[in-house]
Amino acid sequence: MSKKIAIGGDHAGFEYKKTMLGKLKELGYEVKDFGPFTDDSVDYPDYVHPLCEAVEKGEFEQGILICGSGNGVAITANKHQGIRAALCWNEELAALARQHNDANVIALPARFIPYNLAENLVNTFLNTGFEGGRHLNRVEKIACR
Ligand SMILES: O=C(CO)[C@H](O)[C@H](O)[C@H](O)COP(=O)(O)O
Repeated sequence: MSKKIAIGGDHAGFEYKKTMLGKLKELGYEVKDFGPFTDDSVDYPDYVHPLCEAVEKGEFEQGILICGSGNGVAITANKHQGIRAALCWNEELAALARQHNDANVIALPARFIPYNLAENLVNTFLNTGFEGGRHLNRVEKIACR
């Protein structure tokens, strides 16, 4: 069964999201695009919240959020108790987000990294496992008391 992935963001990430969607489907992932569906200026929370709710429910294993700096989508996503969103701009960060933080959403800064790097970060993120052990103790303490 192919891994189910949710992808979304805002207008600043629209072009990267469009290209990445096609690539992920080519790779055999089951992908749902939470929008936006044009590059018209939008408010990223309108797209981040529905995606994160679906990931929290377990409808998707992981999420990809793309905006201009990555900050807006990451800040919004991390308002969700069941979401651990990591802003990544190099491959080591994308790997560590999975290995140490068990991140289930990657946030990408479309205006600060080239598309090919963004694609590589997603590939790393989707194909790196959580190390558990000492990291599990920490991750379990993240949820607000
Ligand atoms: O939240 C952000 C900034 O940290 C995102 O990068 C948005 O994409 C950005 O704010 C959009 O800016 P714009 O001038 O409205 O295109």
